[in-house]
Amino acid sequence: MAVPSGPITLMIHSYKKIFPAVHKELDYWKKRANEIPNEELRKQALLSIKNKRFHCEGGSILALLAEKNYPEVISFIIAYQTISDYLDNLCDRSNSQDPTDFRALHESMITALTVGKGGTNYYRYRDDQEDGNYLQELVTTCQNVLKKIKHYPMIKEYLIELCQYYCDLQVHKHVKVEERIPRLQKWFNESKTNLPEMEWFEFSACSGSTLGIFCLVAYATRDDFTEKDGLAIRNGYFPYIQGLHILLDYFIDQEEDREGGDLNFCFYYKNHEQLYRRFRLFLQEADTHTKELPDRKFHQLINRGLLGLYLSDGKVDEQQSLKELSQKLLKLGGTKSYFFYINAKAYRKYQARKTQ
Ligand SMILES: CC(C)=CCC/C(C)=C/CC/C(C)=C/CC/C(C)=C/CC/C(C)=C/CC/C(C)=C/CC/C(C)=C/COP(=O)(O)OP(=O)(O)O
Repeated sequence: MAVPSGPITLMIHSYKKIFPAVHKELDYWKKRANEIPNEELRKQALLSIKNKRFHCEGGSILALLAEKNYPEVISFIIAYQTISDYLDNLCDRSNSQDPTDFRALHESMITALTVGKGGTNYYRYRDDQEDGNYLQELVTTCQNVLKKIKHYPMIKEYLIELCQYYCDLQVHKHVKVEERIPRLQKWFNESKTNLPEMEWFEFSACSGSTLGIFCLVAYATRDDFTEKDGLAIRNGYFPYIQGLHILLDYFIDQEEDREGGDLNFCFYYKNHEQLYRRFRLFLQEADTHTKELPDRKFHQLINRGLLGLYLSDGKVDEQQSLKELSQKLLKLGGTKSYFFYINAKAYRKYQARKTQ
């Protein structure tokens, strides 16, 4: 099976091969979540699977890069994304807003990427603890896939680096409201020597995506993978593809976050014009940075797919002030983004009917 280079093949593979495998894995994790003894942990685990299903579906499209090895990569992606979504819920709903607790919970993500590293009590700084081994089983599932991957040693360093950015973000953005921005700015100032010109809130967005990790894992299963590819993938996905991804995630959440008093990285652009120019630059740079990557066309489809997928979310239609800008952003991705936009709308409608 070759890596798709056009939107139609990518859609066919996604619907026929990827999504059925994703749904099977999610059914398993839902069953495990239902067995969690602690009521609050069970509730958050089930809610994350129910509400963030598209994270797993979308992320698993990158498993196509593994060619024939896509099933094991899907197991990894679902387990890793499920950890990330579950912990995000636990941090969002935490009363303590304690950075030490958030750090301890996120040790599970570093452990999931470190073959041979033993587990610990990730819940040690909170009252709710009894999860019936749910989180550790997710961690072990990731490790078991990585253990069998031929070129894991070549990607390990990049996996940990990207995961560390993600964990730091999750700690800083969930602490007490008044500490969030100073912490995020300090973290950015400490990290910016290795970054292209950007603002603190853009760096935060670049850190919040799991796509670089999924891409590295998928490629590392292939016999033709090299050291050079590893570096090209790291630099290709971080910062720009990941930044484009999470800026879009925040773009569509603006009203919800304003109402909830939540942090949103799109609030810090001076106006719509500046936001538009920066999104355009992120897309251009995301495309430029696919130059060194194998299967360049596939990665450019991902960039266009992200625009189509996020901007087709019903939340956009509910925000009158964003509609015009959203159509302008969609245009940046051309006909391919529009194709994904229509498809994602149809898919959501179909899913909603099925669950009625
Ligand atoms: C996927 C789908 C339904 C597709 C239907 C149509 C289709 C097949 C289109 C194909 C087009 C294409 C190639 C699309 C790209 C898909 C892709 C790569 C999607 C990415 C999915 C993904 C991995 C999402 C995870 C995002 C993530 C890591 C979020 C957490 C980060 C973060 C900091 C979030 C903000 O926090 P919060 O506000 O609490 O989070 P929520 O907004 O999610 O609640």
